Amino acid sequence: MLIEPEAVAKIDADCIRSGIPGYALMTAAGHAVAAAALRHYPEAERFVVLAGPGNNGGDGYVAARLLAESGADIRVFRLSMKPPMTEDASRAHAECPVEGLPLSMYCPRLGDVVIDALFGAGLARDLSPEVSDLISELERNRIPVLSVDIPSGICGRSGHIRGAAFRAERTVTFVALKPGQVLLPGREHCGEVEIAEIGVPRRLIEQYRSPTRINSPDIWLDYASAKTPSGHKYSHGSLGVFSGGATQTGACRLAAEAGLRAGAGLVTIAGPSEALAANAAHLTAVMLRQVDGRAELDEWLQDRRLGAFVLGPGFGVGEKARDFVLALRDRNLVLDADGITSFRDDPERLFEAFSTGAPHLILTPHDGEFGRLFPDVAASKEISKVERAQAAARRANAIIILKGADTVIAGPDGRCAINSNAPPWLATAGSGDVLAGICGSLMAQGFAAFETACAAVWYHGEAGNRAGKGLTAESLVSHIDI
Ligand SMILES: NC(=O)C1=CN([C@@H]2O[C@H](COP(=O)(O)OP(=O)(O)OC[C@H]3O[C@@H](n4cnc5c(N)ncnc54)[C@H](OP(=O)(O)O)[C@@H]3O)[C@@H](O)[C@H]2O)[C@@H](O)CC1
Ligand SMILES: Nc1ncnc2c1ncn2[C@@H]1O[C@H](COP(=O)(O)OP(=O)(O)O)[C@@H](O)[C@H]1O
Ligand SMILES: [K+]
Repeated sequence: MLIEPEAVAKIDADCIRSGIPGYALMTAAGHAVAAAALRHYPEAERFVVLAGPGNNGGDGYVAARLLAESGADIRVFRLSMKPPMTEDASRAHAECPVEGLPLSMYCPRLGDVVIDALFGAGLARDLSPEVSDLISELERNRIPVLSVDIPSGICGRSGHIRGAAFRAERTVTFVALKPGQVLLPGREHCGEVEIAEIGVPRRLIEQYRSPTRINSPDIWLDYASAKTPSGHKYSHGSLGVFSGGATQTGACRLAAEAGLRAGAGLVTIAGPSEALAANAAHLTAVMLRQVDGRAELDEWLQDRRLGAFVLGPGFGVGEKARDFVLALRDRNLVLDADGITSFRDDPERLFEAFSTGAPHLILTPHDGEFGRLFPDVAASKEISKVERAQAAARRANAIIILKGADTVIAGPDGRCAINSNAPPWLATAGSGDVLAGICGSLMAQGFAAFETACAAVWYHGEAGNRAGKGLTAESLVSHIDI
């Protein structure tokens, strides 16, 4: 579960209304930080708390007090020597027996462990040059950092860096993860994340859960047992994959093999006559059909058992792609690669074609392809990857799989999931074709479009993990297990 940074203050206010004082939460937060510091850094020569002006600093003062009471060598450096900005942080400061010195007086030395309590997830503007310089110095000296709630400098909503950001070895966060801890680059700055229970009632957390979720199987739970023992190959879904010309057939085969492996009962590659020989030489279970132009396509589409189509991998960019896509407007379609690029000059034509009915188009762009269909959304630097995918999904009435190391899946109804199980070695030629094939397969098996996209991205990541380092797109296919 995720919560948005704005929800934190609301949760605090609701806690106070139900008789749980804010200072009790702060004390529990400080306890969790001090305990993590002692548990993970028994070799620390001194702990150095960097305290900011708000409640994040307040947590830092509580942790400093507890570490002092445990006998550790502890220093406190303050961003501002003015009184803290909140009542709870003022109290934590007053109860801290360690005198706080100005941040400018801190000279990092070997053996230090820094506790970063400067800012929380709601950071609203860039860090000052003083803090940026200190971050660089800590990195130069390889001083380990334990961040309180989130590494200061990371925006909890977007995961963007505000000027500079601490690179923590560990982060102790409270209540639940924030999107900026799962999205990049925020995720990489958090290090190991521990979620500390600080006494906020579960019902309150549920009430403020974000519509954005971490991608996981509970999203497609209802579809988990789609196959019945009495089913036959057609009831297990029939998928159509379009092939490009004679010299570009590999990509469609990767998608088709992945579709079969992901459970479709039958998969057919439809391609031009010039590509039949190349495809036939490499296929066994996947079937082949000649589809040169629109007339043959229309004839093939008479087969209503074809539950979904994949168009794009190796297809070629141009009018033929646009024409085929428009012919598929009332069918379940995964549009990838060249299929997406074909609409770069007139994306509205695509959106218009799929504008009615339940979403049945899945678009699988990487950042470059995304910019071709949604140039204005891509150019908007302030909004998060989640917000970019959501805006695109609404405009296209499609499910957007915005790919990358932190793939985001969004639907036109605002539902959204951030994927986090993909290993870096998934970034290899043809891996996207495999993902498109899994998507098509699940849609053909009857999954709804949003659930299809979430499941496909997750199973793709799992296959990548099973295949291990050295994976190729072919070995990835053989590790799909749904
Ligand atoms: N339920 C929970 O999860 C609990 C959470 N808790 C803790 O509370 C933390 C959130 O506390 P918070 O809201 O006070 O935010 P925090 O970042 O400490 O201070 C923000 C203030 O700093 C200022 N400021 C902002 N940006 C700035 C900049 N670049 N440079 C300079 N100043 C800047 C800005 O003031 P401004 O100057 O804009 O008026 C703003 O008012 C959370 O991270 C967690 O640790 C626990 O205590 C218990 C329960
Ligand atoms: N650093 C990374 N870590 C994990 N997964 C990644 C990373 N970079 C890319 N991916 C994933 O690898 C796949 C690459 O797809 P794509 O960009 O279409 O490549 P191709 O066209 O070569 O198949 C996508 O599923 C993407 O999410
Ligand atoms: K922090």
